[in-house]
Amino acid sequence: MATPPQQLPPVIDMSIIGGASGTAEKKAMLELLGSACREWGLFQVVNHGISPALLDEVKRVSRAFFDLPMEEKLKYANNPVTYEGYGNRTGTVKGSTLDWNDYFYHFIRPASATNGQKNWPHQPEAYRTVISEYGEKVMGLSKALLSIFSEDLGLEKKETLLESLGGDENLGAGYRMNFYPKCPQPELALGLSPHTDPGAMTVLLQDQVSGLQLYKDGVWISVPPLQDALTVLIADHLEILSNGIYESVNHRTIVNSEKERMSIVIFIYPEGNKMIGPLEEVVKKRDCSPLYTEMTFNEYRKIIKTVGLKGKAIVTSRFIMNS
Ligand SMILES: O=C(O)CCC(=O)C(=O)O
Ligand SMILES: [Fe+2]
Repeated sequence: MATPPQQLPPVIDMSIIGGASGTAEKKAMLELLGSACREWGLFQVVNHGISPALLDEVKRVSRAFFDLPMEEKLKYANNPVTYEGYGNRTGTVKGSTLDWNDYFYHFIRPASATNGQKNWPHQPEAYRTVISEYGEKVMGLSKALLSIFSEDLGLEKKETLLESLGGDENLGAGYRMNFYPKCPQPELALGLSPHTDPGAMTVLLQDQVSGLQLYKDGVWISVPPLQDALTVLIADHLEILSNGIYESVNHRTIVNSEKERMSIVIFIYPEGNKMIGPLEEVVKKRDCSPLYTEMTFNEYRKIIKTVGLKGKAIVTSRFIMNS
């Protein structure tokens, strides 16, 4: 018996969503986006308004960092308190599987966290201008998505989600570039172990080598790289704010022996000290009880540190779920 073709996560065309209101085409696209958040926790976005030339530059300046000699890269060794800097998960022993991943992480927002971009790579020269410009564009896209999500969740004001995350001024963002070298025995390793992302959502730029997988209905499904598309992942704090109507996506990456792979990730975070829990409006409207405990994002990050990368373990843990 032939196996049925594997279903793929939805592709959202932002130019249709930004087009004339009231058209059947726009309505269908908004419905597809809502169902992507509920059923997949992940979708790809095309015609998002960020030029292919800028995406190429982002990949180029990010890749250039990993090509620096090791002694240069080690000058940026990861700070265990802020998590900023260059790090390496390759060889991190945790049970039987190794993570095969080099990364660089730094904040891009808010200004108070970036400290004048002190912890950003100094090379290549164009890094700061390119990543600042890209960061702003991704924030624009993310804010547009947050207002669409607010409407999809039936909230009265389309600003509600953004405000609940701390508002435009205080919304945070982290930039992570992942580099996965070729792996001689890929069956013994993963790029990144299964996990959900912290924050509201993640905007991911993949290169043309596949490796990202999401977990759905008991199977791992590959998210194919699409030229010039961005991949959006629903993260834990949208699951919490929506009281589980949206689900953060459990995902991992795999590696291969033929090609190295790179991905560029922007995590959209709530303001660190703001209490985040299920939105009262959602709970009331659906006449249900809040499923998640209220806590600040800073507290949440401490839990991540103790639990590590373990699928949906954090958002469904005794720390977070009301029982
Ligand atoms: O490399 C990828 O495609 C995903 C990376 C990821 O999940 C992460 O950095 O949190
Ligand atoms: Fe992730």
